[in-house]
Amino acid sequence: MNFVKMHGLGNDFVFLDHFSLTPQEEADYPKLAQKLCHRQFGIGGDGLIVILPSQVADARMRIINSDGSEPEMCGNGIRCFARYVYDRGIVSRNPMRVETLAGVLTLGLDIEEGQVRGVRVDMGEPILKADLIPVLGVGEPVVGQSLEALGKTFSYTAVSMGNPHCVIFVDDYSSLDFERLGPAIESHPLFPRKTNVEFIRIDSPAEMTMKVWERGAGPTLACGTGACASLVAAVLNQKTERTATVHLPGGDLLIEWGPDNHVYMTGPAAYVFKGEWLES
Ligand SMILES: N[C@@H](CCC[C@H](N)C(=O)O)C(=O)O
Repeated sequence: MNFVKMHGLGNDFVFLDHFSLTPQEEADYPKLAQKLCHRQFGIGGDGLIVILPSQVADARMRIINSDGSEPEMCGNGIRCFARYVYDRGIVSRNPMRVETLAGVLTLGLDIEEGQVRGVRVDMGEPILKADLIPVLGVGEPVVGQSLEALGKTFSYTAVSMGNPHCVIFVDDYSSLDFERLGPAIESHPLFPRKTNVEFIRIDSPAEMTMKVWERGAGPTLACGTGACASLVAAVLNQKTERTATVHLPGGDLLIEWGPDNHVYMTGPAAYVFKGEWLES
């Protein structure tokens, strides 16, 4: 089975074309994702991304987290997806439309001398209705609510970008027990479908720093949907302007919450290597 490994700011993915899969492998994406994404026994990745044809858009993306769960969307993954399908001539339209479990999204490729330099994604409207996020918190939007974890109380804001996010603002990271808080909040009873967790430090009205614990993947170097959710949460908490640079461990994303209520994410998409998976 041939694969390509790509990353968006160090958030890394194994890419497979569904044509290269046997019907049995297609039927068991969760098992395949767990095997391929394993850091020691596999290729290594935060997720598996499968390229499929679409009836309603130019192509369809499925993303499976490294633990085998299937999320609705992946911001870094969809930028890599756009570069992959464009470079291989699977989709030649620019902008292109990609079907995901969170709906059809439009992506614009920044091409210079035939090379994809970056991708701007229309991530759609943020979802702020509690039952759609879903979150059992009070109020709508769920802004600055209290959450108990590991014996401490945190103020959180819940936003969905197709997938759920719990955004917590911190003054600094030195006293943050990230490795224990991440999994505790990911599986918190307030979030019936679990959640991604973002710890955000505001640096200025146009800049923030983010540390992320992803649902189904743990700590990652970047999360595109998380950066979008965090910008929306920062605006709702009157902490930043509607356009900001989000500094992640793997690099920067530019996030804009436009007057049309759509969130736009701009960032890179990089190749790592290609290979053949040998069944042992
Ligand atoms: N890394 C992604 C998000 C991937 C899905 C997430 N782990 C979830 O389960 O919702 C991104 O860049 O958005």
